[in-house]
Parts: sequence; C-alpha cells; structure tokens
Amino acid sequence: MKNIAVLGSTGSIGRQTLEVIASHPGSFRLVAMAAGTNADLIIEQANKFQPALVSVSTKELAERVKIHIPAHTKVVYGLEGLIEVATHEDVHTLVTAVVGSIGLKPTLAAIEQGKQIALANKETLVTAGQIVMELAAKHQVSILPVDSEHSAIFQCLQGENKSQVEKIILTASGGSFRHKSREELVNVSLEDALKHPNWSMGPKVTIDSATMMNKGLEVIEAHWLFSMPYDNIEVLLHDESIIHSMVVFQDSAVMAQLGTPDMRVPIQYALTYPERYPFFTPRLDLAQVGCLHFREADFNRYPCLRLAFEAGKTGGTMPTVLNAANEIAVTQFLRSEISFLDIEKVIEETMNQHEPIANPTLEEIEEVDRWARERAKSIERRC
Ligand SMILES: NC(=O)C1=CN([C@@H]2O[C@H](COP(=O)(O)OP(=O)(O)OC[C@H]3O[C@@H](n4cnc5c(N)ncnc54)[C@H](OP(=O)(O)O)[C@@H]3O)[C@@H](O)[C@H]2O)C=CC1
Ligand SMILES: CC(=O)[C@@H](O)[C@H](O)COP(=O)(O)O
Ligand SMILES: [Mn+2]
Repeated sequence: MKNIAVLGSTGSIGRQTLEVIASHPGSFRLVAMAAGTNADLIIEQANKFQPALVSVSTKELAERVKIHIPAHTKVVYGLEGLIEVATHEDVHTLVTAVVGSIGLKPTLAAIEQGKQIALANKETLVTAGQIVMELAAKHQVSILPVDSEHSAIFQCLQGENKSQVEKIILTASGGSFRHKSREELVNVSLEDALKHPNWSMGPKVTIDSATMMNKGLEVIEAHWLFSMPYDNIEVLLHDESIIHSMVVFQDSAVMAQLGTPDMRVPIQYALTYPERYPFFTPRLDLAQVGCLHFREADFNRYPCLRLAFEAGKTGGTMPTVLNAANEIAVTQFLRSEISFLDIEKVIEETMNQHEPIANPTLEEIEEVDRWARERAKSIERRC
C-alpha cells in the first residue's frame, strides 16, 4: 500500500489523481490532502477518501469544513497547512498539484522528510530549480514528472544512457489561438483563450498554453529534471498532442511516447513507477487519427517562449522573475484587467528591470519573487 498526499486535490490534476487512487484501492491510500477554497468539493473528497489530514486556504474555511467531515480528520489551513499535509508522517509520495509557486515550500519540506515527489506543479522548478534538485539529491528523493511532456521524456529514457542523449524535443499544441496571426491576437477574448484544443485543464495553465509560456516553463522544467542544457532542448508544434515528447540520441535514433491526451496516464505512472498498472481507457487508434501534424515553433509568433529560453539561459533569479511576472499577468488577464497581448509585455518589462542574482539562496528567491510580483503589478496598471 502506498500512502499518498495531494496538494491541490480540487484542481484538474488533483481530481484526476484522486480518480487514479480510487481505481486501485488495494495499492493506494489518500492520507492527506490540501486545496484552496472549493469547500463543497473538499468536503465531498474528505468524506469519500477519509484522509487523516485536510488543509484549506483559511481558518474560517477550516472551521466550516470541519463540521461536515469525519471527526477523526484533522483540518488545518494556509501555507502551514500545506506543509503539514506534505510532510505527514504516513506519507510516502507527495503529488504537488497546486497551481503557482505556492507549491515550492511544501515540496521542499516534503523532500527534507524523504518523501517521493510526483510533480505536476512546474512553477516550483522554474522558480527554484537548482535548490529543489540539490535538496532532492541530498535526501535521495526522486522527482517523478507528472507533466505529460516530461513523463514522456522520462519514459523514453528508461534503460538508456543519459550521456548519449543529443537533444529532447518538447511537443506543443500551440494553444487556443494557434491558428491566429499576431495581428489577430489584439482583441481576443478570455472566453476563447480558455478553449484549449486538446486538453481540459485549470485556467492558469490553459492561458499559459495560449501564450506558449506553458512550453517555456516546461523548457526550464526539462532543463532541471533531465540536466539538459538549453541548447539541447527544442520545441516542436504538434497539433494533435498525441506524441507527448521525444528524445533524440547520438546515433540519430528518436524515441517518442504516444497516447491519447489523458493526464491520468502520466499521473498513474508517477505513482506506480517503475511498474505499470492497468488503465481501462480507449486505446490510441492511429488508423483512426490518420495524420499527425508538425510545425516549427516561431519565437516571433510566441514571444513568451523566447522570454523563457532567455530567462533559463540567464539563470540565477531570472526564471523566478519570469514565473512571478507571468503569474501576476495571467491572474490579471483572468480577471479581464489586461489584454492577452499585455501578458507578454508585463513579463518582458519586469525581466528588463531585473539584475539577476547568480546561485541565489531560498531567501533571495523569495525576495526576488516578491519584488517581481510588485513590479509586474505596477506595469500592468500602465498598460
Ligand atoms: N491540468 C493539467 O492537465 C496539467 C497541469 N499541470 C500543472 O499542474 C498544476 C495544477 O494545474 P491544474 O490542476 O490545471 O490547476 P487548477 O487550477 O485546476 O487547480 C489548482 C489547485 O490548486 C489549489 N490551490 C490554488 N491556490 C492554492 C493555495 N493558495 N493554497 C492551497 N491550494 C491552492 C486549488 O484549490 P481550490 O480550487 O480549492 O481553490 C486547486 O485544487 C499547475 O502547475 C499546472 O501547470 C501540468 C500538466 C498538465
Ligand atoms: C497536459 C499537459 O501536460 C499540459 O502542460 C499541456 O502540455 C498543455 O498543452 P500545450 O502547452 O502543448 O498547449
Ligand atoms: Mn505539459
């Protein structure tokens, strides 16, 4: 029996993780879960899974939730609550599936306690990749990728000599506006931006996908997970999201991982690794699919992708700034306070105003993260 804790249980990844847990009751047990404000779903999940510990966003919500769930379930709240869930003594594997860099501190705390990490939350690695990976190495903790591209690469690398990898190719759908020119992006709506062509996901990652910042964050995530130099990471537009990513080896062989777009597959693999458990879903039917399409990813069409490569190559605290400014800009766009094209402007201006710190400490990262959020907010007001 593997004991699991989930951060972000009410979200898109969190809900699918609980589905996977429920589909293998003899193998997995949910012992702790954390979410934000979705009280109804938190109560429903706590009653169904009966975890020992639940965390919610605020004290008021904790008091409200407590009345409706089993008395033996402890209810905590806030960042301390997230950390308590992540480090619960019975937990073997932590699934980090909150959105945003709020995932960083609980993930670090879990690593310090020797918990295995199934990581969906890419912002954690973008904000503080070096610190996370060094701590994981120190405590001999595996960071198992949940993100579909990184799970694909991880699968392609099984049994391979990593020093013989020439490059990795991250596939990208191109997002909700992939058939629009830059000129056509001027007046796009929030409603249309939220219509991802292939995946049903939370709002933040869906907007990131439309700007291609999602792929930019994934480039930095891949750099840290696979120790891959940025010059050996390529992004390829692929309309169907069926090839989840590829690895090119020095003998020219290309390994790819394919499947229908269903996040329960990489979630389950991160929980069962190195085993594969059955999963009853319609199989990929390539004859039915017929054609797969590919195009080059153009930095002029997708400036957020360029900015992410620049931030990654600059290193130090620049990826922290990229991520923080993006989180602010996307939040503002989701509130209809700025336009779609303002997102990239806010990020680039914030980055331009930052003097990066090399090899930052966690405290320096937190300080820079706060600075970047404030700076990004002030830029937005001018747009
Ligand atoms: N969705 C997907 O298919 C994929 C997502 N990812 C990554 O996984 C992460 C999660 O994405 P997704 O599931 O789509 O996001 P969602 O927006 O669907 O879910 C976010 C979750 O985080 C919780 N949450 C947000 N803020 C806080 C907070 N301050 N304290 C506690 N809980 C909080 C939410 O709680 P509540 O709703 O209760 O407020 C919710 O449970 C992101 O980093 C994303 O990039 C990666 C690959 C694919
Ligand atoms: C499902 C998943 O892993 C998402 O991160 C996905 O990659 C988004 O799709 P695109 O960024 O390719 O549009
Ligand atoms: Mn992805």
